[in-house]
Amino acid sequence: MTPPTALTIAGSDSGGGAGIQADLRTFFAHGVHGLVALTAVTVQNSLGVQGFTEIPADVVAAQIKAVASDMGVDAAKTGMLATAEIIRAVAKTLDEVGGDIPLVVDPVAASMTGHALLREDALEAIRTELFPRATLITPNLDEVRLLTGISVTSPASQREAAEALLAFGSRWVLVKGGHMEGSTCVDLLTDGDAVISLSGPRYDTENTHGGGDTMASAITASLAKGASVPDAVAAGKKFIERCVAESYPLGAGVGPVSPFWVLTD
Ligand SMILES: Nc1ncnc2c1ncn2[C@@H]1O[C@H](COP(=O)(O)OP(=O)(O)O)[C@@H](O)[C@H]1O
Ligand SMILES: Cc1ncc(COP(=O)(O)OP(=O)(O)O)c(N)n1
Repeated sequence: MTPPTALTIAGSDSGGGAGIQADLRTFFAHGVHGLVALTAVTVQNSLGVQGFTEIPADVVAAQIKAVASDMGVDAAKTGMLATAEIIRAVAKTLDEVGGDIPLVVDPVAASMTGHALLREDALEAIRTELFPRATLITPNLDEVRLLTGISVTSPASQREAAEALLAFGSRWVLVKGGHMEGSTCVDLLTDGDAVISLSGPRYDTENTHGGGDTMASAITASLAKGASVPDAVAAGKKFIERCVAESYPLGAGVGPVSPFWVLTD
């Protein structure tokens, strides 16, 4: 039987823990066929990002058109988009191939080691071109601060930030709380009416490379299978928790989260 399809529009991580590599292994773990529109080739390892080269915007658009016109896309996800030109091309092309495809926008601005993955003028393009088209946006706390100016330090400021982000036009917002203090990790999901707090244990590990990508692609995979946004996010939270719990050291720096548990579960 043909499985559902999910498209990742994102960069390549030579270390294999984040970017399209994380997305494809997460799609596989969910029984979803992964499609790719590559936006950039990064040079990175466990110690950080040494640089990147972006793919021409027309080639990014052509990849999306090629797979959408032939194979169909049940849900899509954006990760590293690198430049405002690529962001504009992605927004236009997604409109052309079907504006009703569920779209998860992970507004990746920098790696967890602090290296920029987005040219300077591009954050505004994500906000104006992609957020209004998004079913769900999934910023972490650094991205929340860049997008809204709000520093999230408490459940109240997490809620305030979620409301500020909703004003940019996405249907749902997930403010991830992995970088807050405390023994639990609390993510907040809202569409302005429902406000859903997703809480789970905080695992004691430094090896969380690719966590944001893995969570967003797990949500995208569930959307591709027809789940509602709250159900897809709840399932994504369970999935990423287990991936963090079973993360492993690799290289001298930060190791990746791991979806390998699905092979033996
Ligand atoms: N140490 C941890 N233990 C359990 N869950 C975590 C841990 N760190 C992050 N998470 C979860 O992983 C997901 C990604 O979160 P976060 O780290 O905030 O985003 P990003 O990886 O984009 O920086 C969220 O669901 C968060 O709650
Ligand atoms: C190609 C590429 N895309 C995204 C990232 C971000 O990954 P990471 O630094 O691990 O941050 P989160 O996945 O935790 O948001 C990357 N490094 N490379």
